[in-house]
Amino acid sequence: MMTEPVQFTTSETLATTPKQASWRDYLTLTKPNVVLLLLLTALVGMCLATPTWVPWQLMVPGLIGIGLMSGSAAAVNHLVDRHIDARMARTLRRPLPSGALSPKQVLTFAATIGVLGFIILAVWVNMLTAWLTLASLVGYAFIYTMYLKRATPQNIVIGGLAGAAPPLLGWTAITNEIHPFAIMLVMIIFTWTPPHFWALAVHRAKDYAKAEIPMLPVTHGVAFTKTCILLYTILLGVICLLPYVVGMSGVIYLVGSTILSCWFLGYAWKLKYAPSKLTAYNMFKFSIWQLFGLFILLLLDHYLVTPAL
Ligand code: HEM
Ligand SMILES: CC(C)=CCC/C(C)=C/CC/C(C)=C/COP(=O)(O)OP(=O)(O)O
Repeated sequence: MMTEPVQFTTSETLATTPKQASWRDYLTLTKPNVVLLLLLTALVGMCLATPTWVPWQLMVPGLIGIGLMSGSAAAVNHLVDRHIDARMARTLRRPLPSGALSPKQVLTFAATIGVLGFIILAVWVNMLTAWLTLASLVGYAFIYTMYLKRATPQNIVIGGLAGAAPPLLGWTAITNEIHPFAIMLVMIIFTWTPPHFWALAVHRAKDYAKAEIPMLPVTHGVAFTKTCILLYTILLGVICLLPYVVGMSGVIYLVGSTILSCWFLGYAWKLKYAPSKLTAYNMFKFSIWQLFGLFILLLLDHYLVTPAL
C-alpha cells in the first residue's frame, strides 16, 4: 500500500528543525522595543513626580527593576502563547515556535529576571513599587495572556491596564505614594492601547481568525472595529488635554499633544472612511511614535515650563 508523504505546515517544519539558541533569542523574549517605550513612560513618571532632578539612586534601580519585570512578563507571554504564535505569520519565527529555545529555558529565564527585578525594586526602591510592578506582571503575563486574550474581544482593553502602569510605577519609585497626576498618565496609555492594537488587528485580522483568537475584528468585524478605533481616538484626544487642564503641564505639551492627537485622528478617520491597503498598518506604526512624542513633550514641558509638584 502506498503511504502519503507527510505534509508539514510551515510552523511544524520550523519546529522540527531547531536552530542554535543565542543571546538574541533571549533578548527577543523580552519584547525589547516595547519595554524601551514602557521604560520611557516610567522615566517620565519619575521626572514629573519631583520639581528637582530625579535622584539617580532611585532612578537606576527603578528602571532596571521595572525593565526586568516587564521583560519577564513578555517572556511568560511567549511561553504561554507558543502554540498560537506558531499559527500566525507575524509570530511563527519567535524563539519558541522556531525551536531555538525550549519551554524550560524560557521559564527559567522569565523566573530569573522576574525575581531579580522584584528584589531590586524591594531592596533599592520601595515595596509599593515592587508590589505594583508585580501586579502589572501578573496582569499582563497571567490575567491577559492566559485568560482574557482567549476569552473576550475586550481582552486588550482590560489587559491594557498592565501596560499602562509604568508611569505610575516610575512615580511611586520616587515618592512612595500614588498621586492623581500619575493616574492621569496611566489613563493616557490605557486609552491609547485600543487604537494602537486594533489598528494592527485590522491589518492582521486573518491571522487572528486562523489562530482562533477572539480579537475584535474577528468577533465583531472590521467595520465595527474601525468605528471603535475612531471613538477611542477621540476619547484619547480628550484625555490628552487633562495634563494641561489640571495644571500639570503647560503650553509646550498642549500645542504638541494637540498636533499629535489631530494627526492620530486623521489616521482613524481615513481608516474608517477612505482606507488604502496600508492605512491600518500605518496607523499602528504612528501610534508608537505618538506615544513616544507625548511622553517626550511631557518631559520637555516639565523642565522648560511647568514643574508639576
Ligand atoms: C494590552 C496592551 C497591548 C497590546 C495588546 C499590544 C499589542 C502589540 C502587538 C501585537 C504588537 C506587534 C508586535 C510584533 O510585531 O512583534 C505591538 C508592538 C508594539 N507595541 Fe504594543 N501592545 C500593547 C501595549 C503596549 C504598550 C503599553 C506599549 C508601550 C508603552 C506598547 C508599545 C509597542 C511597541 C514599541 C511596539 C513595536 C514593537 C517592535 O517593533 O518590535 N504596546 N503591540
Ligand atoms: C511589569 C509590567 C509593566 C508588565 C507589562 C509588560 C508588557 C511587556 C506589556 C506590553 C503589552 C503587549 C506587548 C501586549 C501584546 O501581547 P500579545 O500577546 O497580544 O501580542 P503578541 O501576539 O505580539 O505576543
